[in-house]
Amino acid sequence: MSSDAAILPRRGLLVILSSPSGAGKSTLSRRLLADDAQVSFSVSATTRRPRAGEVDGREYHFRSVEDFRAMIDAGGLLEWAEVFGNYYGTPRAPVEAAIDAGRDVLFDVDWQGGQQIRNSPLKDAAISIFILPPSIADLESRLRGRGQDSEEVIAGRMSRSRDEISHWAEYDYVLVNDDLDRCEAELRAILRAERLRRERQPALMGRVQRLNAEFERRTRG
Ligand SMILES: Nc1nc2c(ncn2[C@@H]2O[C@H](COP(=O)(O)OP(=O)(O)O)[C@@H](O)[C@H]2O)c(=O)[nH]1
Ligand SMILES: Nc1ncnc2c1ncn2[C@@H]1O[C@H](COP(=O)(O)OP(=O)(O)O)[C@@H](O)[C@H]1O
Repeated sequence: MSSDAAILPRRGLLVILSSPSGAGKSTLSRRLLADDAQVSFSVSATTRRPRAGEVDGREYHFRSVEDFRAMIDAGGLLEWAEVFGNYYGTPRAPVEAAIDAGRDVLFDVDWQGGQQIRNSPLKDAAISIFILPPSIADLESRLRGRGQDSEEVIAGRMSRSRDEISHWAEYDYVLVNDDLDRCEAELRAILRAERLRRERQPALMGRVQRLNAEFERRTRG
């Protein structure tokens, strides 16, 4: 890290990932988080029940409806929505702390959450990525293959998928998750490029000033 970067940390990005259920958001997020130390995951609060293997505070903060409503009333959520008959929402404080410290934050949220983050005061730091499944048949077999949901729940998720996909054009980027490795590589490429945007490199101004000073010295000398 250059001395400029140490003095002027960049502000972190808000990386919004949405897709129909089963298209691969969680899998892609896990892969990215496993080895990109600049990214952290926004752990949402939800009123849905934990699935086998899910840990409170890791995948979600599992809360009662009363506790969730109290968070809304206290202004503690950056966004929230009702999905599949349960509430889901993003705790505000950890997101603000992370991006102020120059860390990117990954959000696994539905289209309603994506819209609210894009309309929030943090919108300038937000990029959004929509993940499409290769086919509806693949989507269904992935949901079944995950082995977490009853047939009734799978049918509910499938019927909501069409609605979720109808929002694809609101996103900055759209990826098709057919080959997982390729899709992961594309996701990393988006992040690398977005971090390099001029307005996201606060140290650039000082660097250009030094280049200009060098020109001056050469002209004089
Ligand atoms: N708006 C919003 N949606 C969320 C949040 N957390 C999760 N979701 C969305 O809620 C939906 C259901 O999530 P989940 O029950 O984990 O099912 P899965 O996506 O099939 O694993 C998905 O579309 C998630 O992206 C949140 O904090 N806010
Ligand atoms: N490219 C892919 N090819 C085949 N299976 C995949 C691919 N991406 C994800 N999966 C599998 O599909 C299932 C659903 O993925 P998941 O990440 O849980 O989706 P989401 O978080 O979008 O609901 C999981 O069992 C996962 O291992």
